[in-house]
Amino acid sequence: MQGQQLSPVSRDRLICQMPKCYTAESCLQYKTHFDAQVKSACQQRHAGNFGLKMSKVVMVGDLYVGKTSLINRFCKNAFDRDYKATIGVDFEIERFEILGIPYNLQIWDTAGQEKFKCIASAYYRGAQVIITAFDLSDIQTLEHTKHWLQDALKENEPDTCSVFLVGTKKDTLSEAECERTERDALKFAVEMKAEYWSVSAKTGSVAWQSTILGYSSSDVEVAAQ
Ligand SMILES: Nc1nc2c(ncn2[C@@H]2O[C@H](COP(=O)(O)OP(=O)(O)OP(=O)(O)O)[C@@H](O)[C@H]2O)c(=O)[nH]1
Repeated sequence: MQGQQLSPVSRDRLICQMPKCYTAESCLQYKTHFDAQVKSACQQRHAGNFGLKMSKVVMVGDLYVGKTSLINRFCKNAFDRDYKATIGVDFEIERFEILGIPYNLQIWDTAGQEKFKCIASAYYRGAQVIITAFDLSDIQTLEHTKHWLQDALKENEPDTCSVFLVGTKKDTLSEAECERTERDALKFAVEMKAEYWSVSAKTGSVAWQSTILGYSSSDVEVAAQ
């Protein structure tokens, strides 16, 4: 709307460092700092082609694995115990600043139910990021992630998408069970050329801290980009 002022971007959406990975075994990038040339261009507000303006993220995976819940935790810091199936697609836009340059993340939530697949797949095109989600407590949903990824990649140009494999509902497993499933998931991630994460939308930021690596919740949130 003309003349409408946007509220400032919230503090946890100001990105000044490269996000850390969940585990080095399956990581898409190992840099810890932005390129000096990019940093200086952004600081001087002469970002030109350097600055990212917008990215489209598409979240895919079986029904009930927790795609909507993950997006709600990330965008609204909320969790709903009740299941409401996504009909077709839904989307959220999150505003960020990367090195002071405004950046929008467009997150598309797609339905996992077979009957909505043809509606949802119409929105796969133009994705920069594909998140394939599975339920850590249901190994079959991990096995299906390769098909979901194939379908999403078919609609996009080769090598244009960053892929994430995300295990959900971490709170429902013991640490030992989680580690066992993670070992399997890491093999999938390597084959899918995906970065791996385990998360819980229920427990949110505190329980998302990786005890092994000591990463903070904000790292998890940034990496969900
Ligand atoms: N315990 C626990 N339950 C979760 C978690 N994430 C999601 N759930 C529950 O799992 C159910 C399904 O979650 P949704 O987010 O609706 O699943 P979805 O993948 O979006 O499902 P579709 O829209 O049908 O594709 C809901 O009852 C959620 O409350 C989690 O981290 N922990």
